[in-house]
Amino acid sequence: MASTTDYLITGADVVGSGAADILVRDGRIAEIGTGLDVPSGIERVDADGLVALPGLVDLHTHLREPGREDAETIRTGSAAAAAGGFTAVFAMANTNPVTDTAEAAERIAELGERVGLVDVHPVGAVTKSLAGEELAELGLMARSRAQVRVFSDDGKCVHDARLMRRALEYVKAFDGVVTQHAQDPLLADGSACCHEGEVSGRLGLPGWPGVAEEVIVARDVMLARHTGSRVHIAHASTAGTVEVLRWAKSLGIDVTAEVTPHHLMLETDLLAGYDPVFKVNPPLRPAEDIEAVREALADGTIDAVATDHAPHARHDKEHAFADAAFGMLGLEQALAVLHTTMVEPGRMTWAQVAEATSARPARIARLTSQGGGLVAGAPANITLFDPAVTNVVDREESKSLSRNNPWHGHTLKGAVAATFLRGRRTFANGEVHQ
Ligand SMILES: NC(=O)N[C@@H](CC(=O)O)C(=O)O
Ligand SMILES: [Zn+2]
Ligand SMILES: [Zn+2]
Repeated sequence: MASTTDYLITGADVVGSGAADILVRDGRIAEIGTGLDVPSGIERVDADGLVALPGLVDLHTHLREPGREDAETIRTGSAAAAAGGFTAVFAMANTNPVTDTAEAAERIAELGERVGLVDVHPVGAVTKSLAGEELAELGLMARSRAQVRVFSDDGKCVHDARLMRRALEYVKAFDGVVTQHAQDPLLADGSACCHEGEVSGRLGLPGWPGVAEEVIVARDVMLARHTGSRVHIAHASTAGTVEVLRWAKSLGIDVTAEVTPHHLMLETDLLAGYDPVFKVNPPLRPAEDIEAVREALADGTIDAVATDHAPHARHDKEHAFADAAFGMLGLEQALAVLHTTMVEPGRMTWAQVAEATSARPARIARLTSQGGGLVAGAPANITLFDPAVTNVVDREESKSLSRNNPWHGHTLKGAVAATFLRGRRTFANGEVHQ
């Protein structure tokens, strides 16, 4: 365990107040202001030129434990999260065994607690074994010590409309939310691996049309309206999805959505070299879609940024493109990507970034322990970001066990300088502090 030192963080641009200093005592923000005194016995953290954000909350992380500890463990995934400025992550249910029981959910929460680098909240499966046939123990998971509120078959779409309707009805009882991996399995089957369009034709890769996502989003917002329940759209990736979300929200339908760092920045064209690192579900999209999701994030139509951090072992990724596993890393570069694509070009303020990465994801998950922002009295979950450095990403520097990092060799502006979880410094100077 890291020590419970008290800190005075000085000279930062503190999101929300614009003030300079944050006094951290006993795990809480004791005071925010300018020119605060350094009480004795307190470590001073010089944050001159850094931005102070509330700890990031990731609604969509794959930690792979149990079952694929060769790709990631709760420990290594938590380390990558801390290095990325996260203080809470939601661990997707597509592990082996699947998180579809109260015991499985409690076990993940416990392992996360034991590591202690980030709060690990299990996502519960919607259907048993993600098989799409019968509902999992949603109520038992909700009432368990893990207090599951987010349910998803992510990796698979809940394709049966009747099951989706029942899941939405069920989670209403405890104010839960169903996160949908929107992929109509007939319009985009398991072999579909490249955005359907000019590039898929040229490369001879099976196409994954945007409409396979959009029809499910359209259906599910109608089911949310019908049931009066909450649906959340995972990894929204197309302009058509944005149109549906905008329309549904204008009607007051309780729908929220997330976008990944990769769908904010990386284009379909990257597939031209057939490098499987760029193989992901949903696929990388063309420039028009990227522009649409950027605009939607900036105007709040897309509520949150979520990483869909999806580590894969080399022997699952290093295949011909068509045979490689879907998914890419995301935790460690998420904030730098947001800075590069949205903040630097003047499309989002840091306050908006804090909404999209902390306050809104916490609200969507009904997480009350985080997401409250940087205010006196709140738990000291703080991320310090240095916007001035320019980084060429090196996948070998990752805290993740896996190396399927799509940003490898890319130049990103800015880097996480330090992360504090309830006043404990979990990451600083490139090192994770257990
Ligand atoms: N995104 C991916 O391409 N893969 C994810 C599953 C998912 O998020 O759909 C994985 O578990 O590897
Ligand atoms: Zn998914
Ligand atoms: Zn996922």
